[in-house]
Amino acid sequence: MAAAEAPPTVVVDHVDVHYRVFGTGEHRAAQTTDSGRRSAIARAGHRAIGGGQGMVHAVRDVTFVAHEGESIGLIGRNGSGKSTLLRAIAGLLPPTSGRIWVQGRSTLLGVNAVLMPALSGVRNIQIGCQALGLSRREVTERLDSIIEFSGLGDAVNLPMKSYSSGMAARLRFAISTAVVPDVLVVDEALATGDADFKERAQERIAQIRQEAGTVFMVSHSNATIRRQCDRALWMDAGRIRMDGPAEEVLAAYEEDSLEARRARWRRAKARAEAKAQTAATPKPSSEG
Ligand SMILES: Nc1ncnc2c1ncn2[C@@H]1O[C@H](COP(=O)(O)OP(=O)(O)OP(=O)(O)O)[C@@H](O)[C@H]1O
Repeated sequence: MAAAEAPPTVVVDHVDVHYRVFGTGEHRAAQTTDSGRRSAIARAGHRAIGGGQGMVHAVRDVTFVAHEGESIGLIGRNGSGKSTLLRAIAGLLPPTSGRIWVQGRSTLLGVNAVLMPALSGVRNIQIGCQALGLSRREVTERLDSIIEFSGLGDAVNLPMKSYSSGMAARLRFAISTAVVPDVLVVDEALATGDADFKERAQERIAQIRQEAGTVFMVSHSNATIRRQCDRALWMDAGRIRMDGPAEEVLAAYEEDSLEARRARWRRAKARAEAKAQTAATPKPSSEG
């Protein structure tokens, strides 16, 4: 069955997300540059609303439907709204307007796992899995395989506060994927952990896809998106600029990034040439 014919798992319907930020009056001044152009901060969707407060319009009128078995990569420049959209899909951030409908349970990798630094890895697995809805018996039955998947070995009996960030990431991943979620949301989490764990994590994601879940993934690595995703959404200043097969969207995004680099290079060259010309122009003599 083609993905688009599979049952829908996530419907995002004209969604906007704003953040309210608290700052100083400097924020208003930052809206335009000396040359009168809109500043980077304004382009990123920041708007002063007075009283030292501002609003960031992080996601703008986003609409799409995801289906069972799809693996969707979110790509785009820094601050384009990828993480915000994922957090909204995972139910951690309410949209300011529009609606998000999710079939079943969505899990944001690593965040839904309730981890307590003073407790051992084993206790955290027990508590985390119960928070995900497993019964005590189910946790006991799965404990060995979760520990085995985490690859922590004997360290699983040590308090979590003694773990490195990579070890904690392994534990979070092992807990949050112990129960196959209907919708798994991965935010660059695979960037943590060593090569061996990354490989195991990728296998696990592939397995979740086969078990008919839907995977959303944010990554700045185009190679990761190519390997893991069949569809991509390109976010640009809070909007979806392109939605389609991963390869096509990545090709367009890469071409755009290359063009942006070329434009930057042309501007830098023009500036350098103008500076050189000014330096070469003889100054008018003060004698007379
Ligand atoms: N907690 C927050 N409070 C206020 N503004 C926020 C918050 N989180 C994100 N933003 C703003 O929302 C916009 C979108 O940010 P978001 O993190 O969703 O982008 P992103 O595409 O995931 O960026 P990156 O690639 O750098 O991770 C940015 O302008 C950012 O400054």
